[in-house]
Parts: sequence; structure tokens; C-alpha cells
Amino acid sequence: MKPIISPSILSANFANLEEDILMLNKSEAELIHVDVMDGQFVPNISFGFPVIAAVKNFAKKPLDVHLMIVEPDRYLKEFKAVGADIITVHYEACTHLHRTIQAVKELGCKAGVALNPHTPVVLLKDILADLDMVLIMTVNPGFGGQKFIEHSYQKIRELKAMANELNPDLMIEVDGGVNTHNSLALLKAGANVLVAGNAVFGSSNPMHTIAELRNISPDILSA
Ligand SMILES: O=C(CO)[C@@H](O)[C@H](O)COP(=O)(O)O
Repeated sequence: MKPIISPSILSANFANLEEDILMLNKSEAELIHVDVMDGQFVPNISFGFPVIAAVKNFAKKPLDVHLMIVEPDRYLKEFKAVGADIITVHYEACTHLHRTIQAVKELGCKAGVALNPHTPVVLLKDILADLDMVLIMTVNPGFGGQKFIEHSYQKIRELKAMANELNPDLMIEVDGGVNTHNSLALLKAGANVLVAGNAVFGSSNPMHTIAELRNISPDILSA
């Protein structure tokens, strides 16, 4: 199975987002990754509802919305209203994670949980069957263009083993420092959704980079 590519528009050209979204529409990307940062959960502020609504206006692909915010429950309805298709909340930001996940699903969105680099995957054991996606942060969240944390491979393998038992259809998304050099190793470890910001939008040919990420050694993957 080919991986799902979810380019992160955090690295897109904010002065001309329309052009980048139209490029993604034509590309082999299946999702558009939207990073929402509140300046509290992470030390950076990105964008909010009006920008997401504008993106949705042009996007022909589902929006994969990653909430790096405290108290995400307060805003779930608004994110749905502006066009989120997948909503991922952080484990570290949710006291009542089960309740939050049910609320996301009741809105008709797919539900994901993100884990910071220090958070062990075993903490998701009792909720894994309820999830559509787990996002393994492979950098500390907050910024694009950071160095991939090598320990992430072990976490992906552990999550994949848990998913085989409890939720074989789980989307295992990796986010942070993903590029054409490490993507094959990430897929072999068990990831099936690749988020890439800098690798795509910093490339001289973003559509080609997306195709490269998507078509990396399919023989090895099916073997
Ligand atoms: O969530 C985040 C950052 O917090 C990511 O989605 C980044 O946007 C990925 O950027 P690259 O590391 O691929 O440049």
C-alpha cells in the first residue's frame, strides 16, 4: 500500500496560499495538513479559523487539522464549521481524552491523537480502538524545519504492534523532519501517513517531491 502524503501548509507561502493549495489539488497528496498553534501549548502562533476557511474554499483534498492548542474541546465545533475533516488533538492537552474523541466523532470528523516526543505510545492502549489516527510527533511541536528525532522509529514500531492487535486500520501519521531520505525507514517501521512541510514547500519542485514521497519503493512495502 502506498503511503498517504499530507503536506503541511505551515511551510507554504502565506502571501499566496491559493497558489500552493491549487498545486496540492493537482498533486498526489491525499490530505492537506493544517497546523494550528495557540502560543500556549506550543511556543508559536500559526493561524486560526478565517485562514482555514479560506484554505477550505480552494482545497479539493480533506483537511487534516492538527491542534497544538490547550483546551481543544472549546473549539471543536468551530474547526468542523470551517472545514476540518480529520481533527487531531494532543494527548498532553486533554484531561478527558475519551470524551474529546467522542465529541470529534459526533461532529462527523475522523479523530486523531498526537503524541509529543516524550509521551509513550502505551498510554493510548485503552483508547486505540476508538481512534482513526495517531500522530507521532517526530520533532517537538511548534515549528517547521526541525531535525527528526531518531528515537521516533522505536515509537512507531511499538504503535504498529499495538495497532495490529487493537486497531489494524489505524492511520499512523508521522510529523516533523520527514523527507525523501527517511520516508522509507518510517514506512518500514509502520507509519502509513507522512506529513512533510519543509521537504515539500522548500523543494524546487513540490509536486515532484510529493510524488517521490508517495511512490517510495512500493516493492519493498508490499514485500
Ligand atoms: O506540527 C508541525 C510542527 O509543529 C509540523 O506539521 C511541521 O509543519 C512539519 O514541518 P517539517 O518538519 O516537515 O518542516
